Amino acid sequence: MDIRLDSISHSYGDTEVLSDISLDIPAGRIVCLVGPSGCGKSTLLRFIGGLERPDTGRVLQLGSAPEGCLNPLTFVFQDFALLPWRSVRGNVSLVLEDHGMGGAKARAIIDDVLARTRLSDFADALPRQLSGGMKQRVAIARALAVNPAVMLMDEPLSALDSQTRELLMDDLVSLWTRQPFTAVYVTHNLAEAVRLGHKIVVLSRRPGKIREIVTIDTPIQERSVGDPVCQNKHDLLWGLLREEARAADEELIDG
Ligand SMILES: Nc1ncnc2c1ncn2[C@@H]1O[C@H](COP(=O)(O)OP(=O)(O)OP(=O)(O)O)[C@@H](O)[C@H]1O
Repeated sequence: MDIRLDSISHSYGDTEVLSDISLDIPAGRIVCLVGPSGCGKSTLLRFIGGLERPDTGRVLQLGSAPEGCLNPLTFVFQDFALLPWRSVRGNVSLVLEDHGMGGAKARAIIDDVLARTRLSDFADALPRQLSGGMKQRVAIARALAVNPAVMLMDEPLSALDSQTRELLMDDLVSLWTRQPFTAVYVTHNLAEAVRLGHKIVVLSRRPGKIREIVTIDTPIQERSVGDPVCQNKHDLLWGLLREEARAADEELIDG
């Protein structure tokens, strides 16, 4: 299933947040949204996920969701949102129980997503026993369990330290390489965008407009830190963002 954003604009009261956003999110691709604080990235994600509706414009779902999809648009948040009293398996199982699924079918799905996120050995652990990186892997496993058409990832790595972030990026790359998924991935971190994004959408400061769409053709499994193509794209993105970020920062200071 592809997603198409068609001329989305939105204001909260007098504050214009997004202006005329049109964008295609093709199936099997990771589309990153970058832009200065407050430019409307999370708001756009909520519109895509159907949690809110924009004042004008539409979010179109083109084509059908994958077979076995229980929840076409599934969020992954930065704070993991795990139930502390449920084990890793129990947290993943929850989203299947919500759809009335149990027994052998649920067990097979849970075993599959725990294997894909390298959590099989930790199935019975409780969240408090896990590191931040592992907690986020559980959240990703839980999202994968519903076989979503699109994962909506809102700064999924930003609560993690930099080494853990690197490891999780490696995990996301191998997860995608083995079985491509579709994601809209909001981040402040250009290194993440360049490592994971097939398409990187640069938004201007508020009201967020699309300033540029940068595509990276190098397969994500072949990208590495210091790779000249990635470095050039990183520099290009920073060049586009620097002035926007400075202006957004000064706007906040001026109040
Ligand atoms: N429910 C709401 N009611 C009123 N204003 C809102 C609401 N949600 C967001 N805003 C405002 O809309 C603007 C965009 O917010 P949003 O969280 O989408 O930006 P963002 O780009 O994700 O920011 P950040 O990068 O800091 O997370 C901000 O000025 C925010 O204060």
